[in-house]
Amino acid sequence: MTVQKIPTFKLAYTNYEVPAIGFGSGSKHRLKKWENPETAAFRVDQDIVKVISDAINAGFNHLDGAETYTTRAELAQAVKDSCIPRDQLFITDKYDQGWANFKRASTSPSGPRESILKGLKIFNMDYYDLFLIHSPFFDSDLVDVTLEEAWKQLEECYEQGLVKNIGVSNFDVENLEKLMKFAKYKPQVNQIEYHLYLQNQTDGINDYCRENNIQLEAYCPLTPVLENRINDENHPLKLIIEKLSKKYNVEKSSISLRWIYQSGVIPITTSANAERMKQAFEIFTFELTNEEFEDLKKIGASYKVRAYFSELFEK
Ligand SMILES: NC(=O)C1=CN([C@@H]2O[C@H](COP(=O)(O)OP(=O)(O)OC[C@H]3O[C@@H](n4cnc5c(N)ncnc54)[C@H](OP(=O)(O)O)[C@@H]3O)[C@@H](O)[C@H]2O)C=CC1
Ligand SMILES: O=C1Nc2ccccc2C1=O
Repeated sequence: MTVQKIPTFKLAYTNYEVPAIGFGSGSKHRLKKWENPETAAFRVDQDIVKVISDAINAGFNHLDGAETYTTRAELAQAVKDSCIPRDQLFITDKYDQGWANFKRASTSPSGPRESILKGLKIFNMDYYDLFLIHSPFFDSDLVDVTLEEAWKQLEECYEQGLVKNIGVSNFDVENLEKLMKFAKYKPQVNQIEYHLYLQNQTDGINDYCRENNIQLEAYCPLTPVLENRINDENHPLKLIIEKLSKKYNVEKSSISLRWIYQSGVIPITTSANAERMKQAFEIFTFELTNEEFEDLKKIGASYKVRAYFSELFEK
């Protein structure tokens, strides 16, 4: 399988091209760093550097990071080791505004400007391709800025060229509407949990983002094929995913990723396994028919799995 060029999605206001699949340095890699919280912020984990280097060697040119993952140094090291020119990589980072769900204070309490300047220094680079506010949940016990102040700082960094695109993550319609009232620049991206078993992270979010030209990115894209996320071996998509993976001679994971890509959303996936990293690119070698796409959508909608922010979104 050879993918000559990774397809891209174009962002509406800046016309910037985003590679249509991204590699995440959070989730399992964050957990690995957080096994030892005292040292997480300054210890460089060479196993994680190797994982990210493997991902870059496999062909990933879109890398997803976040201040809260404490894996910036590992990402930076892998990017440096790759010797790939800066303009051939798409690097995303996110503002850590503290975590309301587990009461963890912000690591850049004065706002995204502090976070961006610290991050760019670690990466030894001049700009991020995309910088996101990690979630809409701002808590004055954990951070010194409000969402409005944080967005304004992000807009200033955008005007200064420190970030080429700005966006949000885990925003529902209500929070986006709130943001739109004071935003000088609209968010370009909303990164949310999205897959066949969670087709709307929150009510109406996909339609709202499409209508407002906000590109969606999908985290947890492999949920429908991960036994550790679905506690039911007879879940409704199991058979159709198996059938389609045989038909197209691809991994079951590729059916899950392809459906997301075909729905116009950018999957952000991850792995610590170099073979699986390469396999992810097979999503650009086949196309689901309209009927297959719609069947997956319909069957997927009959079942719900949410891995993140349940306590905040399922009130
Ligand atoms: N904005 C936000 O709030 C959030 C953002 N994210 C971002 O999204 C990224 C991806 O999230 P995540 O949920 O981990 O993504 P995925 O849904 O891609 O799940 C990754 C898991 O799937 C396994 N896996 C990978 N390929 C395969 C395969 N072919 N078959 C079976 N299992 C496979 C991996 O294990 P193995 O290593 O064994 O391959 C890994 O444990 C994060 O790293 C982070 O960057 C994540 C959560 C929240
Ligand atoms: O990868 C992630 N793991 C997380 C855990 C809690 C909140 C956000 C995230 C991520 O973005």
